[in-house]
Amino acid sequence: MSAPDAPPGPAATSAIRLDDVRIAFPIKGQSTYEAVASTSFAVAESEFVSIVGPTGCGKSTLLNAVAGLVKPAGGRVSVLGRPLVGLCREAGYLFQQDAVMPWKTALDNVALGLEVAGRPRAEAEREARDWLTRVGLARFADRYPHQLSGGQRKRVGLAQVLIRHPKILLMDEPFGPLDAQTRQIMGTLLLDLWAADRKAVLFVTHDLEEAIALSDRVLIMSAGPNARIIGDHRIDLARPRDTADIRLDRRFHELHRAIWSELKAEVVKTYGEASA
Ligand SMILES: Nc1ncnc2c1ncn2[C@@H]1O[C@H](COP(=O)(O)OP(=O)(O)OP(=O)(O)O)[C@@H](O)[C@H]1O
Repeated sequence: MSAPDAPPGPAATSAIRLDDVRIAFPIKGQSTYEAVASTSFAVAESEFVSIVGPTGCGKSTLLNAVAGLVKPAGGRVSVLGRPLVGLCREAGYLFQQDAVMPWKTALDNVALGLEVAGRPRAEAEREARDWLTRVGLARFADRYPHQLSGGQRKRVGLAQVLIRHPKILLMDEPFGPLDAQTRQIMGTLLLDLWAADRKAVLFVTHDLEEAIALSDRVLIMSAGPNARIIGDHRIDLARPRDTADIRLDRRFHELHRAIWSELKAEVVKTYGEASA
């Protein structure tokens, strides 16, 4: 494990970089809630980094700071070597909730991003069909979201994000609502698509196995308040990976044991506080 202190390398080589970022929320009738203490880390270009931590520790808050949705109380967020100002326009987001529009077909949902950006309808439709094929939904182009399964809607969501070729991907429990088997299938699909051009990914999950199966590095967050990164583990499993098969690998188990031994103490703290 490497020490989780200052981010490595100059800002220009990092896709995402946080320097001493602190995040606090005003609470009505109280002093502020210090959610995240001074935190520094970097995600290199082409790197897939996950953040794991106990529930409520601040994983989404950190991701939202990179997205520009939460303004840090201190420190600096940089994206592709430039300090972040306002919303992060270079990012594609995938959240737990579906972002599909219920009144549009799968094809129209995927084409929408290009149409809004001013691309002619015929061109947007052609690319959308191509992306639906890549996510395994070629035959479902004319279905509305309520006619799709949860996993299929997630595939539409992935196509919606990737068709715009964002420079970085920010994902917050994107496969959260799916059953375990579908999550693994979606994880493998994500890795296959990611391998084509390896964008930097910051992926938030409470599922340590998912984090190890997908990532190049797994960061561990401590329990809040004043949460911080307390572990930074390199995942030296070979790629390409099948996110189901990789779980049978001996090295996967070694990594799981090492990371869980650090994470467990934080999870126990959180449950201890909740039941106190
Ligand atoms: N807008 C807000 N105002 C006040 N407190 C907030 C706000 N957003 C988040 N928090 C608090 O900050 C802490 C971190 O929340 P966050 O959603 O980032 O946790 P998380 O690690 O993503 O949790 P989970 O795994 O359960 O989704 C929590 O204690 C939460 O109550």
